[in-house]
Amino acid sequence: MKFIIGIGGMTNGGKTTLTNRLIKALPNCCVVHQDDFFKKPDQIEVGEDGFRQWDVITALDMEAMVNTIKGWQENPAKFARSHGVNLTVDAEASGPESTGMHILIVEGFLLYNYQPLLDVYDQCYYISIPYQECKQRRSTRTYTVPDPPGLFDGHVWPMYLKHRKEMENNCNSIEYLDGMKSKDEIYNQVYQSIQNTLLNSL
Ligand SMILES: Nc1ncnc2c1ncn2[C@@H]1O[C@H](COP(=O)(O)OP(=O)(O)OP(=O)(O)O)[C@@H](O)[C@H]1O
Ligand SMILES: NC(=O)c1ccc[n+]([C@@H]2O[C@H](CO)[C@@H](O)[C@H]2O)c1
Repeated sequence: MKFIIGIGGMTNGGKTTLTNRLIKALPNCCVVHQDDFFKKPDQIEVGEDGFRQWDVITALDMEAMVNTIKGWQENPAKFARSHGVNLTVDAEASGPESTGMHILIVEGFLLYNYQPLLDVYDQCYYISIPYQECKQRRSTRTYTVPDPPGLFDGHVWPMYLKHRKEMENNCNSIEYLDGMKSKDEIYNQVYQSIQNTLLNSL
C-alpha cells in the first residue's frame, strides 16, 4: 500500500521541523522537499517591484517535482533504496508483490497551488503562524540567496496571502495546523491523525 502526505505551510511555519520528526517515526517513509526544485537565481524573474519573484510557482521546476513523485509511485522500494531509506522486511519487495506500507511525505510552501499535484495527496496538512512571528522567524534564516531588505513585506507576505486564498478555493480537505503550538504538540497531533487514517484504510 502507498500513502502520500502533504506537509504544506507558509514560510517558516515549521514544515521541515515536523517532517524530520515524522520521517523518523513512520516506517518506510521517503520525503520530497519542494525547495529542492527552485530554479537557479538567474532564471528567477525580477518583478516590477524590483524583487526576484521567489515565492511563485514559476520559480520552481514543478514538472521535475511531479516526475520525482511519479518515480516514487512507480517503485517506492527502489526510490527508498536509492535515497538511503531503510525498509522493513515486508516492504523490501519491489512492484505489485510488495505487501508493505510505503509512505511519502511531500513538504513545501506551495503544495496546494499546482493543479497536477492536487490529486496526489492522500492526506493534506497546512501549518500557519501570524505575520509578526513569521517575519521574526524569517529574519533569522539565510537561504541560498539571502533576502534583500524589504523582501518579506514587499513579496513574501503578499504572495502568501494570494496563494492562501487560492488554496482555500482549490482544496477542502486540508487539515490546518497552528504553528504557534509547541513542536511536540504539532508532531503529536499530526502523528495521531496519520495513524487514525492509516488504521481506517486497512
Ligand atoms: N512549533 C514551533 N515553535 C517555535 N519555533 C518553531 C516551531 N517549529 C519550528 N520552529 C522554528 O522556526 C524556524 C523555521 O522552522 P522550519 O525550518 O521547520 O520551517 P519551514 O516551514 O520548513 O520553513 P521554510 O519553508 O521557509 O524553510 C526554525 O528556527 C525552527 O526551529
Ligand atoms: N531554497 C532556495 O533556493 C531559496 C532561495 C531564495 C528564497 N527562498 C525562499 O524559500 C521559501 C520557501 O521555503 C520562499 O519563501 C522563498 O522566498 C528559497
